[in-house]
Parts: sequence; structure tokens; C-alpha cells
Amino acid sequence: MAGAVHPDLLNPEPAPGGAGRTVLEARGLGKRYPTATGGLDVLAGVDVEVRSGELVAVVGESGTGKSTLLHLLGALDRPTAGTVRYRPAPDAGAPEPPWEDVFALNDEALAAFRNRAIGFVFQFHHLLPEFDAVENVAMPALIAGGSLGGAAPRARDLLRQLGLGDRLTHRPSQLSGGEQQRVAVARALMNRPGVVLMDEPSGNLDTKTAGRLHDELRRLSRADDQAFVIVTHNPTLAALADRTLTLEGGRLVETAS
Ligand SMILES: Nc1ncnc2c1ncn2[C@@H]1O[C@H](COP(=O)(O)OP(=O)(O)OP(=O)(O)O)[C@@H](O)[C@H]1O
Repeated sequence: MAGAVHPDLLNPEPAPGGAGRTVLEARGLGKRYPTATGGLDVLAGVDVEVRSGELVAVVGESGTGKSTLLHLLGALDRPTAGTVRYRPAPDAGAPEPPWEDVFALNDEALAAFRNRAIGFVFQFHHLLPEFDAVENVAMPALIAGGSLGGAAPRARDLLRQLGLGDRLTHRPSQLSGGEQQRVAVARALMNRPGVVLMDEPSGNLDTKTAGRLHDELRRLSRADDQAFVIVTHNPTLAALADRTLTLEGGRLVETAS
């Protein structure tokens, strides 16, 4: 897919803020699923740091626990061992905010944390069928207490950045699969989360559409200080990452990108 790669990608500039400020950190993360035979240890002591402005690929064989890890990093599920800490970006001129111990939060606070701090993109985008593209993208801001009038300009801007300026009022059923996935990416970015987690974002797209989405993801992760963590089996997408982490035997090991 070399032809689909944006020229900037061949000589990427570092993110404006500079990758390096740790925003998310997992230590000793473990996950045991209960089973009839006593329990399945999927993660057994995962340590990982995610820095602002970087794109991290998580790869590994099927069933090694990549989705499980993403769900824990995004606080969609609680671990059986270990911690996840998050640190939002400081306001201009302000000191570093304190670390938040994610799993010390109760379920209600955890839901608010997810909406504020984490963006999610899944293989099946889960757009709301009765709402148009702008409304779907604005949804995280509405959940956070904002109004559609206040959120719509940013939602429209994100959709335009993703090449959907002429699809703003289309409902999901009126969009192609690739367009729906770009709406899901815009929605994930709506609240300016520190971390965007993606599980096989191009998994159900054809090669050309996937290539275009990969270029857009690479550009977006460079354009802002957000960190992208992407679980993928797609070697083209993994090749665009700043770092590739391989999950094997319940642990993460860094492999050359
Ligand atoms: N709720 C659950 N209860 C019991 N076992 C589970 C549960 N969820 C996942 N597993 C098991 O945990 C293991 C890891 O699953 P996970 O979906 O995280 O793997 P994965 O690396 O993302 O796989 P793939 O690449 O095939 O999507 C699998 O063997 C799966 O069967």
C-alpha cells in the first residue's frame, strides 16, 4: 500500500508537544477470567507506559489477550491485579496535574473518567442509527453535559478533517463502511481525550479504504498531543506505529517497529 501513504509519513515530524510525557501507565496488570476449571490467566503482569503524541501498535496471536488489555487500559473492565494511572494534559502555564489511580474510582466515576479521558474506536463502530454524523460525533460532549449547539462546530470540524464535510447530515445507514469508521474516529476525538484506544479499526475494510484510514490515523496522532494505542493484525498499520508491543505469554514485549 505504499501508494496510499501520505508523503509526510515517509519523513514524519515529531508531534508538536513532543512524545515523551507519560499520560497512561499500567503496572503489573493481571486479568484472570473465571472458568469451570478454575480460571484462565490471560494477562500476567503487564507493564506499559503510553506517551502523548505517539502511536503504539499492540500485536500478538489470536487469543493472547489484546482486546482484554485494551479494555483494561480504557477502564471498560477491572483487572484482577495491578494498576492503571492516567495523567491529563496540564493547562497552559499550569503545573502537572496529579496522577489519577483509575481503578480506585467507583463505577459511576469510572464512566465519567472514560468519557473524559479515553476515546474508543472498535472494529464495529457502534454508531447510533437514529442520529446523523454530526450528532454521533457530538455524543461524548453531550454525555459530558454539553449542548448540541456547543458541540456541533467541533464535530463538523473533525468530520471535515476526516474528509466527510459533505456527509455531515447522513445517518449511519447512508454512509459506507469506511465513512462510518471515520465518523467513529471523529467521535473518539470529540472530547480531546489524552488516549485513544482502537481495536482493529480497519478490520472490516477493504485494503484501499483501510490504507486511507491508516494515513488519517497517522496524521491525527501527529497533529495533536493525543496518544493512540491500536490493537491490530494489520502489518501496514503496525508499520506506521512509533512503537510495536507484542503480547505473548500474558506479558508485553517491545519489538522493533
Ligand atoms: N469474558 C471472558 N470469560 C472467559 N474467557 C474470556 C473472556 N473474554 C476473553 N476470554 C478469553 O481470553 C483470551 C483472550 O481474549 P482476547 O479477546 O483478549 O484476545 P485477543 O488477543 O484480542 O484475540 P483476537 O486477536 O482473536 O481478537 C481468549 O482465550 C478468550 O477466549
